[in-house]
Amino acid sequence: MTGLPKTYSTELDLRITDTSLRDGSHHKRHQFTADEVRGIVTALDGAGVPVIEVTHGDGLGGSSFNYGFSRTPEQELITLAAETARNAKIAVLMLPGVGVTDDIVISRDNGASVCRIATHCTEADVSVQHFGLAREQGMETVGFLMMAHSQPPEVLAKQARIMVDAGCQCVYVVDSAGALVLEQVAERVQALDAEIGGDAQIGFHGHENLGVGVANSVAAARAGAVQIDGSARRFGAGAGNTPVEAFVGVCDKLGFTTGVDFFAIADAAEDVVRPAMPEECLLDRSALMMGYAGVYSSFLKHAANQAERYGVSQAQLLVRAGERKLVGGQEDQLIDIALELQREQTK
Ligand SMILES: CC[C@H](O)CC(=O)C(=O)O
Ligand SMILES: [Mn+2]
Repeated sequence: MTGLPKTYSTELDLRITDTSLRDGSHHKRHQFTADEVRGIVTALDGAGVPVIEVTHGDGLGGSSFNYGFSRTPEQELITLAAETARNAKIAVLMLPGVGVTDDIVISRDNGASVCRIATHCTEADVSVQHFGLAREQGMETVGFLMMAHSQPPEVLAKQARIMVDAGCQCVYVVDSAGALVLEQVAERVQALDAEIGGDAQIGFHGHENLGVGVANSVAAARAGAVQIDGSARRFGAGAGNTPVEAFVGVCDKLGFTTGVDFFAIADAAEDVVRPAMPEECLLDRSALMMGYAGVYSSFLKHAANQAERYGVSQAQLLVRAGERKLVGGQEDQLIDIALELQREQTK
């Protein structure tokens, strides 16, 4: 730790999961190399990050025409990450239907010990067999309720209960669109706490599309979340994730213990993670539209492709995706919207 004075004291200890090597895969269009993964895992692990997620951006099995092919097979990267990390656990993410149950077993065999199962936040029932299997395999389990802005706290709480009853040990409020703001995060975490607290932990995964990832993560922690995601240098979909190095600095000042060294994570973000990024994750007009209209952050690059292909505005395309309330898996509807915008332009 840094020895910096703590201005606020709390009982809470937070466990940080760095998602650069999974959520960042969207921004990198899934082109990670083995050397990049080795370097990033070494740096994050050396800084004391306790959990590092490594998977295709769309989860196990995501490498496809639909989502984009990985440059390096994800199981090679998972194996390499597990061999490289001295202390950190390696986590994998899977979306039932994108990946299959065998992918969980293979990941475990390759050294992953945390299995994170993600569903749209009204569809937790599709994760039941996956939690059961992951627990049978001796893995720690985490559930992701994605697009959590789109449902009220009580709906999320019921969905969290389904995951916990299936064997999930920590349910995350996942702000996939970066659309939640402060109290909206706290209300959701509190609702989960009322439903599953005592049986499971609660986590928060933020995106920076409205620039409040760190503040939202603090709100989540204050409301009772004990697992928090972030990505070094914000390396993630949309405007990126909660910047883990800034969050660690804020935690030091607020007195939340994370076990991550602020100076080492600042160096890792700047010297190791940034060089692996194609460009900074920008809080630009398109990212803002995603946060404002509530669009899945991983749609950003797909929207960029379709906007370019059909000569329409990426920002408008994203706003309409929000109006249609698209969920993950409906990326092809971006083509439909692009054609709609094109027709309107030529009238
Ligand atoms: C495609 C999976 C998605 O990126 C998971 C996630 O990180 C989120 O919903 O924010
Ligand atoms: Mn995300």
